Amino acid sequence: MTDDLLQLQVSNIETMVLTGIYSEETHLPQPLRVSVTVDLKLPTRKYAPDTPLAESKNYLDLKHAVTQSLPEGLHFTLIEAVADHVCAKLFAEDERVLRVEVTIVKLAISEKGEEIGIRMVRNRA
Ligand SMILES: Nc1nc2c(c(=O)[nH]1)N=C([C@H](O)[C@@H](O)CO)CN2
Repeated sequence: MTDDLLQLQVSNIETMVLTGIYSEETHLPQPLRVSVTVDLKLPTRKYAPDTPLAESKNYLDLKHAVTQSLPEGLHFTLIEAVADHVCAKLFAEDERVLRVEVTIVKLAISEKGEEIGIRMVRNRA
């Protein structure tokens, strides 16, 4: 039998990040579309109407891990490093975070409905 699980999700956060391999990408931030899913350890008791937020995790923490935790001015060669930074932030701030999934679409190179990017899944070590 699989364990019960709570997944928190924030999709399609658009944010500007200094990232890219090529020289023209090293000076100006570019738009990324980032989605984050966190698997959270569930408390043993069920959620009741008056259960406080402390019994879960604020889903806005996921958004802030993307929009507020990336050091301004730091250049990430690969978007994989952006994803790993988001994963590390979410694992560090809450012991209950068991798994983080980050999807990144690089908007500047996506055309005609393409979505070019990565999906990273990290489990707590
Ligand atoms: N797996 C990856 N492949 C590529 C990346 C990346 O970050 N991860 N980046 C680039 C370039 O920066 C490209 O997006 C510029 O057009 C190419 N491949």
